[in-house]
Amino acid sequence: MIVMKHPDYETENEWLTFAKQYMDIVIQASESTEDQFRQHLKQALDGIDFKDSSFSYMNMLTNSNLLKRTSDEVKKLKRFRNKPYFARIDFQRDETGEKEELYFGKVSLFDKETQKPIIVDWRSPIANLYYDGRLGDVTYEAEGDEYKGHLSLKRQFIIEEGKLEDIRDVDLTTTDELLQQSLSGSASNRLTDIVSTIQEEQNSIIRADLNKPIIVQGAAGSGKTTIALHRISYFIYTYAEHFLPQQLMVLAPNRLFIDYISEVLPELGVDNILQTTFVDYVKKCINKSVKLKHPDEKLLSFLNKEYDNPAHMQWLASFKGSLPFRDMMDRYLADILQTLLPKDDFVVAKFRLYKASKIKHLLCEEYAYLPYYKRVDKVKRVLQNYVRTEKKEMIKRITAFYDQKLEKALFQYDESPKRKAYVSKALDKKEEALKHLQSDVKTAVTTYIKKLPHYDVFHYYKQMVTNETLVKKYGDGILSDEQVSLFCRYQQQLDQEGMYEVEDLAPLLYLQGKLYGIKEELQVKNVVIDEAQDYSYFQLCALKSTLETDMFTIVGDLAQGIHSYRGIQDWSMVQREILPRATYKTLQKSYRTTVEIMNAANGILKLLDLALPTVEPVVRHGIKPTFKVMSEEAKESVASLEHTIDQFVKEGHKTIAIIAKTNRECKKIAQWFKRYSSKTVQLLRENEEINKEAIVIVSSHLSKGLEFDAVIICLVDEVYEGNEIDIKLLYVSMTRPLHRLVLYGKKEADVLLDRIDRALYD
Ligand SMILES: Nc1ncnc2c1ncn2[C@@H]1O[C@H](COP(=O)(O)OP(=O)(O)OP(=O)(O)O)[C@@H](O)[C@H]1O
Repeated sequence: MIVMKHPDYETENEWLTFAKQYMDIVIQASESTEDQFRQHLKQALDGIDFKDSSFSYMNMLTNSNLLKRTSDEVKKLKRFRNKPYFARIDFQRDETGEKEELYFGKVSLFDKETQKPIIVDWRSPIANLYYDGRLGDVTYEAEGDEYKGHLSLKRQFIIEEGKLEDIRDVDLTTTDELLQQSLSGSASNRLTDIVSTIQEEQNSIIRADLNKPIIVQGAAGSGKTTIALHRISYFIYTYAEHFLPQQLMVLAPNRLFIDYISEVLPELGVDNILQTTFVDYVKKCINKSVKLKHPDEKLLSFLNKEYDNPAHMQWLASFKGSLPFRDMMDRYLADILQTLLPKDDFVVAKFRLYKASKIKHLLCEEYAYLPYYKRVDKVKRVLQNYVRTEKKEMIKRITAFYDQKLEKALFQYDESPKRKAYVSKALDKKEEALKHLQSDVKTAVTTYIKKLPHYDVFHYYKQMVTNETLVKKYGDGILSDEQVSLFCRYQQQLDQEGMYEVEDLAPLLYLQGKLYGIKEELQVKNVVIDEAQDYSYFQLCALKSTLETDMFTIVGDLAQGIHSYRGIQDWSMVQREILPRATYKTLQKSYRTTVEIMNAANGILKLLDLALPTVEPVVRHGIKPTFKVMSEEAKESVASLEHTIDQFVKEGHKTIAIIAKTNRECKKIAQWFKRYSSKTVQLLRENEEINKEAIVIVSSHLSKGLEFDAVIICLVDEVYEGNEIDIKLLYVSMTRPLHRLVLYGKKEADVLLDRIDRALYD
């Protein structure tokens, strides 16, 4: 093996053995009783000795901490036992002059006796030296202090199945070979972690100020999804003592995507994080079933030209996602609050216990930090407590009143039947009043609160959006008369169908948050949003308002904004209007695709006049994208596609996808394969897992976020036109492959190749 030729092979191999054995001992210790542990330890220690290590039997025995590892830590040690670390640096601190050899991995491990690190976690502050530091004089920061020193070695390891397979020293001249090797590999059907090859620009995002929101505009394949997940891992590590993973949520575009990223977080030592979609999250918050049109229905209807008046549809979608619509909701909410203010004083058995004006003060001022109906609950509790404490006093006062009357009667009347009758009547009245008080005490609060209106979120939403008078009132200065009428007619139509669309979810969530609040377990404190370019301003705003936090990690690519009719056009607006504390960062390098594929994709993207920088591919060359003519005959087409696929397989590519423009064409291609081919294909739907063995057939909008070794963009009857959505969908499809791209159409113009430099494809 070539690795053995490395001058430090022996030492490195010994260190690896030592680290693995130390891990074994710690694992064993945690799993056994103390007695078993002593015995196992004796056996395990026979023959282990590293660099005259102070790893002595007695010391190990006395170190009871070893027995107290938490099960989570042990799980991690087991998981990474065969790949304990991936890099080493040699660092001499200016402060002490001491030279430290530090090994970085996904767990941390300390020599219990000397307290020296055996493995340092990649998320620790000093690991910055590995990711950012050049050889020579360097500094790093930890807990606000700066440490200086000299970095004399940066070394990468490839360790497979516990064996040292390669050692690479990174010096000033060599490029990052490990990165090159990792990029030239094959795409699995799941996203993987990249801890050993995180690049400087990516590291700066992972470790950017954790107390501030962050917005990342990153090119296709620049590692946005990957980086967002690594940032979560870094966050959990840094705030382990103050923050539970359950307080963090990842919002992904669909369930297919959640499945695609599912392995990264556990691999990065993070479990128990809520991973969901915006739609599912809002449904949980509202806690009632919502009949929702498919979130992609509008996009597909635009694509299929199903709308009589697409401009109207576009306006409706963008308006419903806009901040002016949020402003209308705010005006409406102010009026709803007025309806919740009681008109009458709170009275129990004729005792006026609380003035209406005082209750109004509670609802509008004192509890203003709470959702409306939580304020009402609070008032209810205040009144109940008040009634309880005032009950004795009220009894006292009623009793005193009647006793006084009785006393008077005793003096006023002599012992006549008249007096008897009067006394008996007064006694009855007293009893009645006390009875009445007892029953009133029980029901007064509920009766009083019940007089306030109590509707669910759907009622409130519908009440406004389907009523022209109200829309006109709240939309004053925002909407023209024509827009009011268009909007109301549209919402009335939806109401008649008993349906909502995805654009309704932001206002519904907003109302839910303002009116009722959400369950505690859904009240996460930190949110990571992937593919955020497809969100609307109102969606982000509703999340922020309902969760009462601005701690968002937002990653997206405006060039892939296929839902831009409702989505974000501009990150600066998000920063200005929604997340003013946010750090803004960009990622321009693409790590996924070859230079040749990226150049062609860039050519397509240039057709749109977006104010985005051109994507720079990390230098990795491959075959140029190729155009092939699609036959008129289904059988012939399948034969040609099969031929291309066979070629891909011959070249060593494992994951292959056919990306069609729409679901309709996907179905058609899948049927063709069923009829004319023996190859296994999978028509990928949103809720399915990707079958590794099959050729995946997926529509362009669903392919967003995914990646494959080789991709065939295939048009049967459809074409990509020069409009914004089509260009973006084609761009998304073209940026999915790692190594190979072939485009099929009746003619080059069908895939817009006639509009780019001829030298960019074959
Ligand atoms: N530093 C790195 N080292 C190795 N691989 C990397 C690195 N950065 C990114 N990659 C790889 O590049 C590919 C693209 O990453 P990812 O899917 O996170 O990008 P993205 O920006 O979310 O892409 P898109 O917007 O196109 O969905 C993945 O295979 C990822 O593993």
